[in-house]
Amino acid sequence: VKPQVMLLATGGTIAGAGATAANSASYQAAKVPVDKLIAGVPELAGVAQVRGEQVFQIASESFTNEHLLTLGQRVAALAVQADVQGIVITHGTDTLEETAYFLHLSVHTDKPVVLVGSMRPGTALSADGALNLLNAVTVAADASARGKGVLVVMNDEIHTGRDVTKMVNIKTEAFKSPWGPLGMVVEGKSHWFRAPVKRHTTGSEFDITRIRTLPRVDIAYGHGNVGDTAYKAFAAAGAKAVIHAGTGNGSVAAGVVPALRELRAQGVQIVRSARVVGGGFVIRNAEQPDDQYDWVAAHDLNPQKARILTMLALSQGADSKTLQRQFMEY
Ligand SMILES: NC(=O)CC[C@H](N)C(=O)O
Repeated sequence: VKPQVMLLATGGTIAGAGATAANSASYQAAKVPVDKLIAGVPELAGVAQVRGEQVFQIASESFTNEHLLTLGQRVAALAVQADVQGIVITHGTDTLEETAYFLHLSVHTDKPVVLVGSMRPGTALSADGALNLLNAVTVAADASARGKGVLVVMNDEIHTGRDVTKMVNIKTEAFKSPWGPLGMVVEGKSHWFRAPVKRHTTGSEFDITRIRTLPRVDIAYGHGNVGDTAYKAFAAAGAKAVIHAGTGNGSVAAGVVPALRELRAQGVQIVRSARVVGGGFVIRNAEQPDDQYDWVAAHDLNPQKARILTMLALSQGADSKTLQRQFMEY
């Protein structure tokens, strides 16, 4: 008998539809229901017994913290079921990396959890969703994927949900990991080359089944001629932390430093990340005296992933020391 894989559908381009086959970029996301997605790829039956569930039908730029919590709790509930060997989540690609990292940090399971999307709607010429879906189910049904955390399968590559980021839009080779993919999936077989070393899933101190709400954490973007307006406004709106999407090494403009010190004194956590797309790397006390200012360095996590980790950390009352430790461990 084939392994049983649950397919949780949330929308995105993989469920998108355009007016003509030439519409590879102009189309509506989140149109096709999960049963049709499954029926559209009969080859799935050769890999697994796939059951579908429509969790949401949205474009992923509209994902909220509520969506993360709802999806996470559903994944955790399914993961303890004996009749589920793996879980696939179809998702819009825009914030797929955020959801993947959130689940990677907070769902305590060894079972494969695989996120997948597409860059072209199923109605387009050379649509990529069908093969991406088959590949994702292949990995989710594969015992060799167990214990590797939450995975993202796109464009024949298997990535860890921690590292992967959407680096390119329009192209089908949209997702890259700064430290490289974990493996490839080709013609129904997974090929592994590395495994994640950071804490995740069963080794994580975060547990989705215990989290009821997530605190507000915002991201402010560094650039030439930047001011401190956004940082202050986020804090005034209730942000418990502000992620600084800093230039270069997470550097902070001289004119912004006083506001960030003031916000920290008021209790807002300040996390220095980097806006560089090829893989930022922020080192504590390089560029800015983090020890003196009590700021946190995001290490290699991009701003949007830094937001996810910070929300989970603050949901269980982390102080700045704990938060910094978590940035090094996860
Ligand atoms: N390629 C995509 O999935 C992008 C579609 C849409 N913006 C989303 O993220 O859901």
